[in-house]
Parts: sequence; structure tokens; C-alpha cells
Amino acid sequence: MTQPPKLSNDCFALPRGVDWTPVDDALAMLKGAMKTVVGVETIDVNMSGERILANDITALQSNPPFANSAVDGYGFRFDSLPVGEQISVPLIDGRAAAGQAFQGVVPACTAIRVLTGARLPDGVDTVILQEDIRIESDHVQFESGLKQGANTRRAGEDVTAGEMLFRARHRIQPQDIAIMSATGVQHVDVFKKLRVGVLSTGDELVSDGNITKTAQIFDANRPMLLDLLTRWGYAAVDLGHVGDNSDQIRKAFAKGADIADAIITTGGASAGDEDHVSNILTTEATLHTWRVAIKPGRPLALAMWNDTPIFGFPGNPVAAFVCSLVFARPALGVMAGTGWNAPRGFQLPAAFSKSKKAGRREFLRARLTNDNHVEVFKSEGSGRISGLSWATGLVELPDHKMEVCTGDLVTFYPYSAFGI
Ligand SMILES: Nc1nc2c(c(=O)[nH]1)N[C@H]1C(S)=C(S)[C@@H](COP(=O)(O)OP(=O)(O)OC[C@H]3O[C@@H](n4cnc5c(N)ncnc54)[C@H](O)[C@@H]3O)O[C@H]1N2
Ligand code: MOO
Repeated sequence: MTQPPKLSNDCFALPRGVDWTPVDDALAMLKGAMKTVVGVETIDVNMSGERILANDITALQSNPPFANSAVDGYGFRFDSLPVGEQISVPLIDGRAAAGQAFQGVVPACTAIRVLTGARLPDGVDTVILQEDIRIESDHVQFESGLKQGANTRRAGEDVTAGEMLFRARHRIQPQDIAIMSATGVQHVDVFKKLRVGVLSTGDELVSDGNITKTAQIFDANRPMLLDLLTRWGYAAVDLGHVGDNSDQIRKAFAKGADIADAIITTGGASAGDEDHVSNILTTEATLHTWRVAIKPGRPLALAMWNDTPIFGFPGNPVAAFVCSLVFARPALGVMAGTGWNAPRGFQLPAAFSKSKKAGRREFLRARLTNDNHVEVFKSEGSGRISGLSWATGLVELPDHKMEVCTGDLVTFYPYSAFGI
């Protein structure tokens, strides 16, 4: 009688004889396989948040466009001032305010009222704060000691007309909209939004309404991933959910490939009796990588359905989330036009200790303690969704590492490193 295999009781063990793909190899494969698939459109700059520039952008005018006052005060020509410790110059009629330029030339050795943002009148190159003067007999009086040009902003001191603001492939942030607007850029050429379909699979799932059968659960992955994709600036396409049924899954893939540029599915990715996603992708699509040495997320499929990439992620929500950040994010970035963006992590001391198997990369839900150590969530269970909200990022334990001790430097990626 043949003996059963030795007990592993570790669904993350990397069994002998299976070709486990290291995370870096899977990422390199993805990087090589992806290309930008979206066209270009011209849009108003004020609608361009999170969009990806298709061309370089240069300033159409300088910022500031003209020399102006940085404060409310009094302006004069510096080198016309009388010499001495106490200075007194006549105040002329008129004033310069933001949006209301003074018409005329301020005579030498006189001062004029100026307000913050006012174009510097001709004949003025320096401004004194109103708090530093007194006015007596229509004269502005103050102590010497100012520098020429004080309290003024030079034309173009921030950006000059023609200067490069952003390179193509830059993802536009709110602050970018400010500098483009300030420098007269009103329209930008951006890549059309990448359309990414999200499909949940599993007989147990319920999307809306109430759970009616004893073995049903609410679909957590699809709303999470749709929101994630929206935050990344993509058009998230809800492909709904289908049961563990090959025909339904096949139909959903075909529909998804018609209306989206890429598809993320969750569930059915491992090799169980009802894991139809893996079966279909293995037999009917071009499967690029399968069984990646990562925890969570070991059973994951990266496949091409005709020309449409399908990311087949595990059903466990934590694994679906982590795999989306690690694999889908950079790959979708290439498809959408930003190029491959690896997350930037920080080396910080661990507030935890842990043993792990060599040969697989692990991502744990993590956050920073008050003294900037990295602490991890109490459980590694990849159905423990609440830990994703407890955490403020992920800690990455490298493939080769077997032991992490308190105080060891570990790589912490705040969620913002993944664009969320
Ligand atoms: N004998 C083994 N069993 C399992 C292994 C293994 O190596 N040997 N690996 C485990 C790991 S790790 C994972 S991850 C899962 C991956 O399985 P599937 O991708 O086939 O996912 P499912 O079985 O469909 O679902 C797993 C789990 O997640 C729940 N789920 C699925 N979709 C959703 C959703 N949209 N919202 C909320 N929860 C969802 C599902 O009900 C299951 O509980 O396989 C393990 N088993
Ligand atoms: O790898 Mo499974 O990834 O725990 O949830």
C-alpha cells in the first residue's frame, strides 16, 4: 500500500517538482509582455487629474508673469533712497493692487502704496512691509537696512515661459494642475483612460441584496478592486460575478475582452475541483506565469485571452488586494501609458519577529508604531480583511530571508507607494 504524502499543513509550501516562479521573474515577464494600448485625447487641464500625459508640457507663460509685491506695504526705487539710518520719502497719490496696476511711473525718491500681488509699478523695485513704517506729514518713514528687491517676486522666478513642466507619461496630480493653469496651459494631450474589467467568480458569492443560502457570503473583492482601479485613474468596468461554471466564466471573459483592455478576476485560481478560472486559462489562453512564489497569492494566473491580459487572482480578499498592488499596478501602468512604476519602500526596524520559508516573498499587513518601527497585523490569514484597514501599508520579506528578528531592517511600503 502506498503511503500518503508527508504532512505539510502549509498551503504555501513550495512542493518539489513544481516550477515556482519567483516574484521578480513574474514581474520581469509582465514588464516585457505589456505595452501601451490606449489612444490619445485632448482635454481641459482642469479635468486632467489622475490622467497620464501623452506629450511633454512646457510653460506657455512665466510664473509669476510680471514682477509683483509679496506683501502689503510701500514701494520705491531702492537706489533712489536718501542715505541715512532713518529714511523719509514722500508718499505719492495712487496705489497698486492685485489686478489693478498703477498707470504711470513712480518718481525717484518717492513711495507708493502697494498691496500683495500688485504688479510693481514702473520705478519700483523694492517694497517695505506696512508694519515696518509710519506715515507722517504724507511721508513714509522707516529704518534703513532693507535689501534691494526686498518683498518682491521677480517675473519668472518660479518658472519661465518655455520651461519644461512635465514629461510625457507623468500622471497629473492636483498640484500639477496648479502650475499648468498658472503658466497658461489650458489643454493637455492625455492617454485615454485604460478600461479594466473586474470579475468575481464563486458559487458562494452574493453581490447585492441578502444572503439567502447558508453557504453564501457577500462579494468583497469586486467593490474593493473597482474602487482601487478608479483611484488609479482607470475606467473600472464591473463585469459582475459568475458562479463556478466554465461556460459562464468563458462568456464573462469574452464580454470583458470586448469592453475592457484588461481583466482582473478573483477566485478559482488554485487547483481545486471548482477552480475553473485556472482550468480555462491553462487550456484556452496563453498562460504566461502560474504559481508564483508569493504569500499571500501563491495561486495566481497571468494570462492573455486573445490580446487581453487577464490577471487571475486568488479569491481570498487579502491575496486579491496584495496581488493587485504587486502585479496588476505596474502592469496596468504600462498599458495605460505611465510606464512601469515600481513602488518605493522605506527601510525601517521591525517591531516583530517571524520565521518564514526561504524561496518565497511574503507581504504582511503593516503599519508604523509611534517610534517608527514596523508592526504587523496579528494574523496572516488571507481572509482577515479587517487587517487591510488596520494596516497603513505592507512590509515585504525577501525571498531568501528565513528569520526576521525585532530590530532588523525591513522594507515598508506605505499604501501611498502603491498609489492609494
Ligand atoms: N489544498 C489546498 N487548498 C488551498 C490552497 C492550497 O495550496 N492547497 N491554497 C489556499 C490559498 S493560499 C488560496 S489564496 C486559495 C486560492 O483559491 P482560489 O483562488 O481558487 O479562490 P477560491 O477558492 O475561489 O476562494 C478562496 C476564498 O476566498 C473567498 N472569496 C472568493 N471570492 C471572494 C470575493 N469576491 N469576496 C470575498 N471572498 C471571496 C472564498 O469564499 C474562499 O473562502 O486556495 C486555498 N486553498
Ligand atoms: O495565497 Mo492565499 O493567497 O492565502 O490567500
